[in-house]
Amino acid sequence: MVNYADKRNLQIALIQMSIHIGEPDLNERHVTSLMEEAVTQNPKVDILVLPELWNTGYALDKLREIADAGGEYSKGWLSSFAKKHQVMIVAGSIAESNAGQVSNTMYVFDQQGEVIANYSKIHLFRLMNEEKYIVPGQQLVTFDVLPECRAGVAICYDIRFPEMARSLALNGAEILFIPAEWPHPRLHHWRTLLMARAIENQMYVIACNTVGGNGDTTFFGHSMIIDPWGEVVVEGGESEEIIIGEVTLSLIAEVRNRIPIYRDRRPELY
Ligand SMILES: O=C(O)CCC(=O)C(=O)O
Repeated sequence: MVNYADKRNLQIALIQMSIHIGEPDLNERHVTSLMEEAVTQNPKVDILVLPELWNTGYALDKLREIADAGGEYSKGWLSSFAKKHQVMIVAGSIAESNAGQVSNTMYVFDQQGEVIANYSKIHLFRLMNEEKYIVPGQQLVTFDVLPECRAGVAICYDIRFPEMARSLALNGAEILFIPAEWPHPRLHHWRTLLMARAIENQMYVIACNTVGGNGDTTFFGHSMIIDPWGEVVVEGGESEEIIIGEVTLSLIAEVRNRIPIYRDRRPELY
C-alpha cells in the first residue's frame, strides 16, 4: 500500500519495453535498467507498471524450460528493488512454472517489498495458442493501493470480457491495471476496449503494453492512462519509453457522483 496518509494523487511510470523472446536473463537486465531510469529520473514515482510476460515474451514452445520456478527468482529481485526504492511495483506478468505447468502470473509489491497480490491470467488467447501451453488462473484479484483506494488487475486479452472489469469494480476497484503484449493490427480494439472499461466502470485504466516484434507479429506500445471520465491522461508512442502520468484520486468519486451508474444499474434484470 502506498503509505502516505494524505496522498491525493499518484505518480505512475509505465515501462513500455521491448522483450527479447525466450531470453529471461537479458530481459531481467533490460527491465531493471529501465526501472532504475524511471525512479532516478522521477523520484516522486509511486507505482511502476511492467508489461505482460516481460521475462520470456511469447516463447510458447520453450516456456516449460525457461519459466521461473514458482516465480521465486523474479519475486526475489523485484521485492529488493521495491524496498530499496520505496516504490510499489505492479510487476506486469511473468511465465511462472509449478509442477511442470506454466501460468502467466502477475505479482504486486508494496514499498516494503511484500507481495500483496498475485494474479494468473484467466482468459487465455486462443488466436496465439496460449491455452495449449499455459494453465489459466481461477480467480479475480484486487489489492489496496491506499487505505481508501482499491485496484483490480487484468492481463491483455482479459479486457475483452467486460464482466471481469465490472466484477472487479463491484469488488471495490477504482483503478484497473492491465499489463499486455498486444499487437498490430488491433490498435483500434486496444484503444476502444481500454476506453470502454474506463468509462463504463468509472475507473482509472492503467495499461502497459510492449513494443518490438516476435516473428511477423509487431507489438505497438500505446501504453495509456485513462481517467474515469474516459479522457486519456497520457499515451505512449510505438517505441520503447518510460511513460509518466498522474492519477487524481478525487476524480473517481466526482465522476461516480455525477453519473451514478452504480446506484442506477438494474442487476435483477440482467
Ligand atoms: O485480444 C487481443 O487482440 C490480443 C490479446 C493478446 O495478445 C494476449 O492476450 O496476449
